Amino acid sequence: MTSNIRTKICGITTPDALQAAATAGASYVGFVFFEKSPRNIGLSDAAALAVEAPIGVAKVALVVNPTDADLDALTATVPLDVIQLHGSESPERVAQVKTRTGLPVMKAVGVADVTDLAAIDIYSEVADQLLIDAKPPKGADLPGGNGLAFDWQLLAGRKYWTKPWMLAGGLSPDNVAQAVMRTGAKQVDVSSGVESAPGVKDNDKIAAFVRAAKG
Ligand SMILES: O=C(O)c1ccccc1NCC(=O)[C@H](O)[C@H](O)COP(=O)(O)O
Repeated sequence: MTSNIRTKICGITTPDALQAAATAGASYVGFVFFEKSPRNIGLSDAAALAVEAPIGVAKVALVVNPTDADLDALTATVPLDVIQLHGSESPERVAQVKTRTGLPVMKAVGVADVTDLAAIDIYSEVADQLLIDAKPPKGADLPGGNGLAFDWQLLAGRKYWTKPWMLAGGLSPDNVAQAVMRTGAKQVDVSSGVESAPGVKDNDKIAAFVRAAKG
């Protein structure tokens, strides 16, 4: 029997990986718009992929501290379902992005220790969803997608969530079932854990991840 855990495969750059994610049963696919990322994708390539995504697979645009002009270009070009903010956007900026794009916003909250958990309550007031991810190491090039996990015990005792949330950070086919059990997550996100090299998605790992998350 499978559970209804929803999965997001982030950093999709090819039709092949998009197909693999959809066939495996992923609920979301993520496109990364961040130049330094090995998963960066241009607007027109993302638009071409997004129109191929089956109904029922939500298309998420991951952006980092976007300007209004960035958002306007993005939403004018790519058919999207969700904006994921993965930078240092303030709660006020999250609200502005929602209004400007007319799309639901998922705000990433980086967690390294207990002091980071206060941000969950703050962003729950304005975001439609939260992505609880590992905080990047100091000086890292990427604010996410680093294959690092945080201490899941930090979430284990949390009973009340006022918004839907997704667990991310260092997940893989080997540890996702354990992560779901320990945190109670109903949604999980992965990027480097389903790659054969930075930015190169592996179809077998995508299938194994979705299977393990639901299993
Ligand atoms: O994945 C990237 O390259 C990236 C670049 C800039 C900001 C965020 C990025 N990824 C964020 C994600 O949504 C990842 O899926 C999440 O951080 C988990 O990544 P991983 O630990 O590699 O599974």
